[in-house]
Amino acid sequence: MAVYTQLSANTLAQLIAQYDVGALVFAKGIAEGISNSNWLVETTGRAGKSARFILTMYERRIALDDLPFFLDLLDHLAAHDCPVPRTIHDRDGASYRMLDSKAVALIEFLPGISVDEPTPAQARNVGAVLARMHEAAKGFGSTRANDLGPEVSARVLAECGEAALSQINPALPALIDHAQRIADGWPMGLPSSVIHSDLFPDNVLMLDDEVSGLIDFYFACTDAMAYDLAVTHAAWAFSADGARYYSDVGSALVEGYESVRPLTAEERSAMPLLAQGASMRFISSRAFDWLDTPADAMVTRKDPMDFVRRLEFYRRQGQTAFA
Ligand SMILES: Nc1ncnc2c1ncn2[C@@H]1O[C@H](COP(=O)(O)OP(=O)(O)O)[C@@H](O)[C@H]1O
Ligand SMILES: N[C@@H](CCOP(=O)(O)O)C(=O)O
Repeated sequence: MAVYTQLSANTLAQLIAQYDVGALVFAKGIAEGISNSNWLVETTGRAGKSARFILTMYERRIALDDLPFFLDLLDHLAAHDCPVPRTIHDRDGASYRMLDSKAVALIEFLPGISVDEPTPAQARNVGAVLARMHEAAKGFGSTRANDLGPEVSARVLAECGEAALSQINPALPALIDHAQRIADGWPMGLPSSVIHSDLFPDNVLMLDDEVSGLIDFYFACTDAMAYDLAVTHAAWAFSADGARYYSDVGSALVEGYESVRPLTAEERSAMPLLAQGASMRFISSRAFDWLDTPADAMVTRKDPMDFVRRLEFYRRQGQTAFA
């Protein structure tokens, strides 16, 4: 579920009235998502034609200071022909507003659905759009440090502690040292831009094989572009539990990326380690969330072992995973 806050019809209507988008027709809570409350909003629109939007209330995890970075990034990328939703600014020009003590933003609604089992054709297009996004983001004026880099993964796992990790799965404590080794060998100085860093299939909207929207930029940061490709590879080219690698999907993703932005030799040789770091990033956040979420909570906990299997795959396969 992902509507943590109930808003009355009156409150919603008053909020929508702060934007030049017509009057509220309906607002429906969206079940998908974990971090924020989201509503699909329909209004009477401006030229007698109804219009749809996503209203997001930022509930947790997102620092208010980071919101201008995320919301301005959407506008920058949309203005550079990337399929991302624009931020709707209110009548005073603000990209977000405060409702009680929480920030809310109105975002353009994009059509499309998220695929559960991506095909190679879909992966190729996602790769190409990711590379276009990286190129377009080079001109974005702001930067944001990656606060979930390899050192942080290692620290988060260490802070979870061996005893707690072994309660999730006995294989996890051994990863504390492995995470630190990845961090120690992390390649520095790779070409960077603003990256999405969480481009899972549920953050991509598709119409048939075409990408109609990249959404959920709330982990976006300035970091190595090849790392973003590694995250996307780990997210797209495996069965959900990480037990099966789909080489046709993985190859198509990288081919699509390189059709727009070829990797440098240095980036290519770094891919196996970047993919291990990407796997570790989701192992550590999932392990932390697992221990932080009561077993009877309404949010479904994500299993860190899904990414332990990916990590083992990348360690075993090395460069051949990206051949
Ligand atoms: N701009 C958009 N256009 C269409 N649907 C969207 C848009 N933004 C979000 N959604 C829908 O809302 C759901 C949750 O959004 P998301 O940003 O992923 O939430 P969370 O950050 O809580 O994970 C998505 O799975 C998608 O169905
Ligand atoms: N993609 C991450 C979870 C991030 O949550 P999101 O709902 O904000 O996309 C994972 O699979 O662990």
